[in-house]
Amino acid sequence: MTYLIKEIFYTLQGEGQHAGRPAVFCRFSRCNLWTGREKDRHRAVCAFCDTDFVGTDGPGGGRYATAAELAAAVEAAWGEGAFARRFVVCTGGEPLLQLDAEAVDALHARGFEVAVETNGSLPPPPGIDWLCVSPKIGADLVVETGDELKLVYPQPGGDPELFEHLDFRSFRLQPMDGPDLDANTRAAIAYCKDHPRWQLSLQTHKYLGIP
Ligand SMILES: C[S@@+](CC[C@H](N)C(=O)[O-])C[C@H]1O[C@@H](n2cnc3c(N)ncnc32)[C@H](O)[C@@H]1O
Ligand SMILES: Nc1nc2[nH]cc(C(=O)O)c2c(=O)[nH]1
Ligand code: SF4
Ligand SMILES: [Mg+2]
Repeated sequence: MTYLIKEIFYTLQGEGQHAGRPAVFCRFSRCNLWTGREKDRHRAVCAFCDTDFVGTDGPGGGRYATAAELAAAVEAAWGEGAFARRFVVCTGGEPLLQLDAEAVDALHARGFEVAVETNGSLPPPPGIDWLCVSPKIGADLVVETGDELKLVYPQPGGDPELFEHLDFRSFRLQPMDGPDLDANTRAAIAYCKDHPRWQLSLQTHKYLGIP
């Protein structure tokens, strides 16, 4: 299996329950809900994406021929520090187009806990330690169980109540970034206060000015 990777970088997880935790981000190229090209955004299933996942030209990006080579690149990004608490977040793009059990095993073999950020429209491989699902209205949701359900809010047709029956340990609303971020943040705060099983997820890396 060859893996197309946009970029690999070391930072803090900015979002969700693990916000603040040091992590290597492994951003897979390509998504099944948008080409990633601006000219196609208006007709994409997911049209609010905040991420460039096209190609393999970022730092640490490239075409990795084996799971072992990919895991070695993730380890190199973590650096020489302590072995304990190694943490990798597989994101994209849509990582589940490419992430397979072999890659998860290779990351485990190098001591990493493996987290995944997915749109939930594709089945995950076994072995993932932390599965964060962020459903997109208009896409099939096939992943109905996981650790964190992180709904970008608001989405037309995406009332949070639609997701409350699913099997997740934590339910989060993440304000949609874009021209209406301030209003969306206010609305998410109000919704959480009225529906306390939902917690706010902020994209703290954007406030901190880190990747
Ligand atoms: C870029 S996506 C990549 C992973 C996967 N394709 C997904 O959608 O979950 C990473 C996270 O950013 C969220 N996200 C994308 N665009 C956003 C935006 N404009 N505002 C807030 N969150 C956004 C996604 O919902 C997801 O939780
Ligand atoms: N710091 C940081 N945290 C993140 N959490 C999820 C991200 C993503 O793009 O998937 C992301 C990201 O791009 N940067
Ligand atoms: S599903 Fe994820 S990567 Fe794909 S366009 Fe939407 S937010 Fe971006
Ligand atoms: Mg991001």
